Amino acid sequence: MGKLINGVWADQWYDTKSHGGEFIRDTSKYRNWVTADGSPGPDGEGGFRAESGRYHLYVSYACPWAHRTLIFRALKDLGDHIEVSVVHPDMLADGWSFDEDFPGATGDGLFGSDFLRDIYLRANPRASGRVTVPVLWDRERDTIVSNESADIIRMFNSGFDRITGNEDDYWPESLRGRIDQVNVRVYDTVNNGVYRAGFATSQAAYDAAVVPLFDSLDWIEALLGVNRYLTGHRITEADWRLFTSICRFDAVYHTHFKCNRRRVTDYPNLWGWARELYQWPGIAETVRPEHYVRHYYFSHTTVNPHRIIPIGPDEDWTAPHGRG
Ligand SMILES: N[C@@H](CCC(=O)N[C@@H](CS)C(=O)NCC(=O)O)C(=O)O
Repeated sequence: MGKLINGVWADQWYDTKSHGGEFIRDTSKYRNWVTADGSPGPDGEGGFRAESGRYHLYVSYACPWAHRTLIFRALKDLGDHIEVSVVHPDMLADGWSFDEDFPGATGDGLFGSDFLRDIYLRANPRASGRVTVPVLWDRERDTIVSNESADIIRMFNSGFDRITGNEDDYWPESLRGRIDQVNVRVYDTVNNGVYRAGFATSQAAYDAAVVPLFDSLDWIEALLGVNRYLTGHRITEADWRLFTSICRFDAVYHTHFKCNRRRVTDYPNLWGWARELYQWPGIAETVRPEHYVRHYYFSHTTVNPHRIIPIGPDEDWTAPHGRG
C-alpha cells in the first residue's frame, strides 16, 4: 500500500506518528460532477453530461465508501448505463490491483491495467496522493470525474433520471438539513470512526475514537426505536451511508478494528434496520463479505501481522426484519 508522489509510486503506510497516533483521512482530489445537462455541480468544472455508457466506475467490494456507489447504482437502475470494474481484495505494496484470481475481481474492463494507480496516472502522469476507490471515470474526456463517494452517490441520485426514468429520491429537498446533520455525525464517529479506532497507534487516539463510536451507535439505536429510518419514515441517503459500515461491523470492525463493546446484533432496532436494508431489492448482491473479510484481515499487516482470518460470527441477514 502506498501513494503517488509526482507520478512515482512510493510504498508507504498511513502516517500516524506526526498526529499523536491518530489516523487522518486524506481529502479526495477529484470533485467534478456529472449532471443531467453537463453544467458544473457544486464543485469543479462542467462538461460532464449524463450519458449512457460514458462513465465507468472502479470499485472494491471490500471498501465501504465504494460500496455506497454500488448501492446507488443498484437503487437507481444504473446497471445498464454505468459499467463497473472491481479490484482484487488484497491491497498490498502496489496498492489496489486488477489481479483477477479472486471470485468477483473483474480486472480493468476499460484499459486492461495492472493497478488502480495506472488509472490515476492516465488522468495525470504527475499525480500525487493516495490511490483510492471509488473512481468515476469519463471515457469521453479520458479522465477522472470524481473519487469522492459522497459526491458520486448524489450524482447517481438525480443526474441520470432522464436516462433511466427512475426518479426515486434519496436526498429529498425537505429532509436535506436533517440528512446532512446525521451524515456529519455518522461520518465522523462511525464510517470514519471505525478506521480511527482501528488504525490508531496510541491508546489515547483509540479511546478518542471508540467512545464516540459507541455513543453514536446508542444514539442510532434510540432513533431507530422511534423512526423506521434515520431521518423519519422515509429511507434516505443517510441510511445507505450508515449501512455500509454496519454490514461490515460484526465480521470486521468488531474484531480487526477493536470496536468490541457491542456487536450490531446486540442492538435490536439497529439489527432489524440492517436486515431490512440488506433485504432491499438489489442490495444483497452488493454486499460481498468474502471481499471485505479477506481485504481487511489480509491487507492490513500493521493491524493483523499473521494474516489469520477469524472464523466470523454466525448471523442470519435474511431472517425477517420485523420493521414497519
Ligand atoms: N473520501 C473517499 C475515501 C475513499 C477511501 O479511503 N477508500 C479506501 C478503501 S476503503 C482506499 O482506497 N484506500 C487506499 C489508500 O488509502 O491508499 C471516498 O469516500 O470516496
